[in-house]
Amino acid sequence: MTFRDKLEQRIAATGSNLCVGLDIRADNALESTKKHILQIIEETLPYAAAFKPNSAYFEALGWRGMRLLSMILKQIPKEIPIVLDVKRGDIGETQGYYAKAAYDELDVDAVTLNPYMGRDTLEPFLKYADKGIYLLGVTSNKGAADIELQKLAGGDRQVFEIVADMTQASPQVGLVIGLTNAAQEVLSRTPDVPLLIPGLGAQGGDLAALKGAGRKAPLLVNVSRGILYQDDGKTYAERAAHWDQSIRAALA
Ligand SMILES: O=c1ccn([C@@H]2O[C@H](COP(=O)(O)O)[C@@H](O)[C@H]2O)c(=O)[nH]1
Repeated sequence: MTFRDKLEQRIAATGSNLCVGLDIRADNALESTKKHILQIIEETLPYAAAFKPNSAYFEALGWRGMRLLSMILKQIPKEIPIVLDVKRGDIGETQGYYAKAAYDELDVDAVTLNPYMGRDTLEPFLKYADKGIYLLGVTSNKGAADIELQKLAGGDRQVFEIVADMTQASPQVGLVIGLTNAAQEVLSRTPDVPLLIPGLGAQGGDLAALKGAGRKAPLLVNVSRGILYQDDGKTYAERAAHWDQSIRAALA
């Protein structure tokens, strides 16, 4: 089954478009960290269309962190897609090894990639035809304005639209569009492209940006700190339910 089929099936089964970000801020107490992440997964999985661990939080713990990542990924039920946020971008030879790490070793369903070095850098990942890719399109940070949203010389096209064109390589290729920068026009220019939308919760993105953005392709809205780290006395399940409901209301 392709990534896109798996994601569409999960969204249809749950009615949820929430992607639960597994960005754990851990010390070296890896046994308690493992229990903590497994609790988050168990509590939030009824609301999760997908899970998205960001590799940085595990790499920061050294080889034990990578082992931890591998162990927790195995505990996620097979019907829930896993997007590994790694934002890789290098020459093809090296990308082949990044692809092997993500798809053969960690067995994730999709990854995020940095498209800045061009189309050939996607090829090693595209060889895994059933797996998914999200290219950085318009990211959620202020610096999106520095390059991604710049106008191309002699026209109205913006730099991220070159990246959007690269998604034509396969239906498994989507875009990262930050909610904080997700203007209606950006969304309406990419109706057939799967989107991964970070920026809700801690980054203050407004779900109103998704209103009326008619989409044919699956959409995921990620929340990490807004579920894992909130001083509100609520459980992970309650926070995930809240974001799930908010996203449904915005997309209705
Ligand atoms: O444009 C982007 C691309 C990726 N991210 C990642 O998403 C999560 C967001 O975490 P929050 O705690 O919900 O802010 C994190 O892993 C980022 O590295 C992004 O925020 N923006």
